[in-house]
Amino acid sequence: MSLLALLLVLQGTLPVAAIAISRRVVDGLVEGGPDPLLWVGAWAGVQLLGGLLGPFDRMLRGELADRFTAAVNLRLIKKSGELAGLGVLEDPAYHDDLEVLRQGARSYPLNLIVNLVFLTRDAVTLGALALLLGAYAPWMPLVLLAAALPLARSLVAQREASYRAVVGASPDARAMNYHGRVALGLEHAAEVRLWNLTDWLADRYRRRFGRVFARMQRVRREALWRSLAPLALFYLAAGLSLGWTVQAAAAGALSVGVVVLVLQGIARLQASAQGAVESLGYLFERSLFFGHLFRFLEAAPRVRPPARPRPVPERPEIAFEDVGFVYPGGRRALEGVSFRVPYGQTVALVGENGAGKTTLIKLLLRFYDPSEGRILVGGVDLRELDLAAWRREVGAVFQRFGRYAFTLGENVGLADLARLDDAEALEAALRNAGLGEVLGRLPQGLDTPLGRAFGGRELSGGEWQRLAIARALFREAEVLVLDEPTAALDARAEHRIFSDFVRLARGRTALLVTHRLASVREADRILVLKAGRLVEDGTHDELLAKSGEYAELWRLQAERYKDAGVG
Ligand SMILES: Nc1ncnc2c1ncn2[C@@H]1O[C@H](COP(=O)(O)OP(=O)(O)OP(=O)(O)O)[C@@H](O)[C@H]1O
Repeated sequence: MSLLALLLVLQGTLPVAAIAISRRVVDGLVEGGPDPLLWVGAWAGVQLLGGLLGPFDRMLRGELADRFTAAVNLRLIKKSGELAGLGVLEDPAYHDDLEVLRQGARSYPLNLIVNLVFLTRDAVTLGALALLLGAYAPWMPLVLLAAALPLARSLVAQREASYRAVVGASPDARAMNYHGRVALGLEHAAEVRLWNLTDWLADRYRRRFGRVFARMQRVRREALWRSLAPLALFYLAAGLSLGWTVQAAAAGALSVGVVVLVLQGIARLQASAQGAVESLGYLFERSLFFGHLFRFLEAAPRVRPPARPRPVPERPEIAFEDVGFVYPGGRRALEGVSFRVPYGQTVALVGENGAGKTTLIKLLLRFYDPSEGRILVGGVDLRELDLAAWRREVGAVFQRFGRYAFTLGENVGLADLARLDDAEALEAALRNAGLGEVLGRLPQGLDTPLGRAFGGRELSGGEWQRLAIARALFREAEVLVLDEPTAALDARAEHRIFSDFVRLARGRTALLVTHRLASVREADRILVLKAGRLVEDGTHDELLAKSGEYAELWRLQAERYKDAGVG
């Protein structure tokens, strides 16, 4: 830092020294003082030194900016990790903010440093010039700098308007980028081709771009008009200063060298003042960005950690007491749900699409807090539990499970990072999830990179799903949660995995969400949800005997299997 400061002072004063020397060269020629060539040598030396400082300055600035950018990104990652719930993440405003901040993080910290450097350098030059010019006419630097003030004001106002425009255009900009990703990404490549979506996506991209562009264009044009009058004022002051100097020289009060000095000095002052004002404008814009960033980093999470977290009771019973939930958007997903699951039970959750099964799981993991009622774990309200400790007790496969472009071993070991290198345990989890054969087939075993993102091995849909199951099993947790763990598996694999599960889950609590009722029979107990309410609760045989919702679902599936000649 101190090296950079020294560089800035040198870079700020050297051009002024060159101007002062050029006066000596001219006066030496005109008035016949000491050998003007000596002064020319001094002038060249100063210019060379200034030129040599450039590469140093660029290197130091680059290093500083890299570190700063990484620091901002790491703060954003950390903040995202601190948001224990999903509510904020599912809020579009959060993504608008994040988009602005992430885009900004790539360039703003770097620009902040560049602008600070330029501003400091220009300020040093301006100070030195003011002293130099002030020696001949004290009023001159004052008039010139005062004339630069309206220019500074208009530039700062422009920067503010342009930043507000960027933030305001964020939803459209995000939608624009989304269309770009759909058109170009691997995830949607097959459907984009089959449905012939390229032109349609491009058109929607273009329309959103048009809106974003129009907003920015308005701001840029306004900025252009507003800067004309301040610019004219500044040049008027420069013209007056030079006119006065030429007249004083004509009257013999100043030497020709001083005229050259003032001429160069004004040109330099104008460049430095304009540079300083531009930097100031940008710095103001950056400060808005950082204000935005800090507000974002300080925003309170919706799922708040308890003031005095309570430890997780061992082998806890799970109880829902009159639990209701409305999503932040206003959609009610659960209402008056009550049930108890003693420790060690295997419970299946069934119900039609949208009945609220996944929502119930999200509440159990405290990704959201219930809108009404409470969830008890071993008799303690979930909101009072040490959340990290509770989540450590749960192994889960989500409907939207992750396919990580890491190695096979890492894909499993993520669930318990402390045992990431425990090859034996990783292999056991893979075998339990039915991936023993895949493990044997992959060339580097556990160290085989997976996923296409970095050129790793690709797995089939069912294999990825088993990998998610292996991950959940690897965490030796007291509670296993499986949300549609077998949707991508064939019937035989599904049956085997389910039986294995029930076996592996013995001695711990398991909650299974599935639409395949044939597998559900193996559960100790079945909860049936319908439109957010718990409508039935019992064993397979009890619920069949009831001839209610479950019996109806069962009959429909049995018919389908019969029609298909299965079962
Ligand atoms: N993040 C969300 N924001 C708003 N509403 C949501 C959200 N997630 C789900 N919902 C709504 O809540 C209701 C319950 O959804 P949930 O995912 O719990 O159903 P499900 O029983 O798991 O369905 P499926 O069998 O299709 O997976 C649905 O009507 C759904 O539209």
